[in-house]
Amino acid sequence: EITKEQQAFMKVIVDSYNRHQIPQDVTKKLLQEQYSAEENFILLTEMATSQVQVLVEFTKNIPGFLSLDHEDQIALLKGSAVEAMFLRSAQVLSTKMPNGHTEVLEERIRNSGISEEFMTPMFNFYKSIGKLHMVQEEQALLTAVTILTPDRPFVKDHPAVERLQEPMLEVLRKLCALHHPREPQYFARLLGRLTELRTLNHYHTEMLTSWRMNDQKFTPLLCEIWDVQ
Ligand SMILES: CC(C)c1onc(-c2c(Cl)cccc2Cl)c1COc1ccc(-c2ccc3c(C(=O)O)c[nH]c3c2)cc1
Repeated sequence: EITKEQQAFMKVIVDSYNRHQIPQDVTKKLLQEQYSAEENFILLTEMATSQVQVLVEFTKNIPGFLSLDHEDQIALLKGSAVEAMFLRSAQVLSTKMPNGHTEVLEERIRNSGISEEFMTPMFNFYKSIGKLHMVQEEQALLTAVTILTPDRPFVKDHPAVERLQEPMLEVLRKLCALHHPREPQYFARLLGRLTELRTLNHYHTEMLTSWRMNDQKFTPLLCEIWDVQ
């Protein structure tokens, strides 16, 4: 059912997804540093900064992305960074990482100055992603589909982005049928998570504002991608 060229197309994306991960020396700090809201925020900032760098490299390998208008490339990255990082952190939190990152990451997120009102929707999302038991190919494709969402703010050439997103949605649909044969609605549930991600964007904007109110500092890369400071 998945054609030869779709398989090759998918392999490029999945290999790039697996190749571009936060380096061990960064993630292992999650286990080492002591726990305080201050230290947790600093660590999470480092993780987010490193994750954005990883995201940019992954995105550059998505077939056709680099031939998009350059301003649209930036608009797509800025518009999807938070959602892609929710997907990535959801994967870490739901797959019981052997190195104990899961508990540690959750603990640090829960104690980093994020107000209670955002914890519920955030961790509901994490739970809903965990329940899907996505295979790695689905995670890679879903991240690529999220990045190539045409209706981000300031994207000029919508059709060009749609033309790149469509074949990825088609491969993702076939993957879902292949890996979850007894769940015909699995693909629809997966896309439903993308809708939930959009709502988390709004919560995240408020999280940034409350962090900034407490004079928390971000890195230049995060300031640039989130238009802060
Ligand atoms: C600026 C800071 C405070 C911030 O603001 N909003 C959010 C934020 C939050 Cl708190 C939740 C969701 C999305 C965002 Cl942007 C964050 C923190 O963002 C991240 C991003 C990514 C990881 C992350 C990635 C990979 C791995 C990994 C592996 O690959 O092995 C093991 N551990 C990982 C951890 C953690 C935190």
